[in-house]
Amino acid sequence: MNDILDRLARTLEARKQADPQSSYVAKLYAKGLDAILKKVAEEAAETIMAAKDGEREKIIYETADLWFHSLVLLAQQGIHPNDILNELARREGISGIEEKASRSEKSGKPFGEG
Ligand SMILES: N=c1c2ncn([C@@H]3O[C@H](COP(=O)(O)OP(=O)(O)OP(=O)(O)O)[C@@H](O)[C@H]3O)c2ncn1[C@@H]1O[C@H](COP(=O)(O)O)[C@@H](O)[C@H]1O
Repeated sequence: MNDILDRLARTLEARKQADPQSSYVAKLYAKGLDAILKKVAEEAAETIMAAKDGEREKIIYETADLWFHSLVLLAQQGIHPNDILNELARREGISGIEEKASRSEKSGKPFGEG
């Protein structure tokens, strides 16, 4: 599973030197950050619509588009997918409810009280 993410990350890195005429990814890089962000937002919306429709195959297809464009964003920002996997691994076993409670405890403290 990590192999495909790693191979794709290498391809996305290599596309930084590619010709936008022959590479979709190079074309996105050339258009810049806003164009990449627009694709991420579009694919997120399409994933939401697929889920609302309850169409399994469409959810898989649109989520693949969303993950792909998110990976392009990460590559453009110099972030490897392993950085995200490491963050997920760090969170493993920490309940979201616990984590949120500890966050609001921290932010609820007046300045200077740590
Ligand atoms: N996984 C993907 C991948 N998933 C989706 N897409 C492209 O992402 C685009 C999705 O956009 P839409 O569905 O919105 O279709 P569209 O209307 O044509 O898009 P726009 O022109 O509006 O942006 C399509 O052009 C898809 O072909 C991808 N393009 C490339 N990859 C991977 O990236 C590698 C490098 O690609 P190139 O840079 O093109 O060689 C490929 O070998 C693949 O491994």
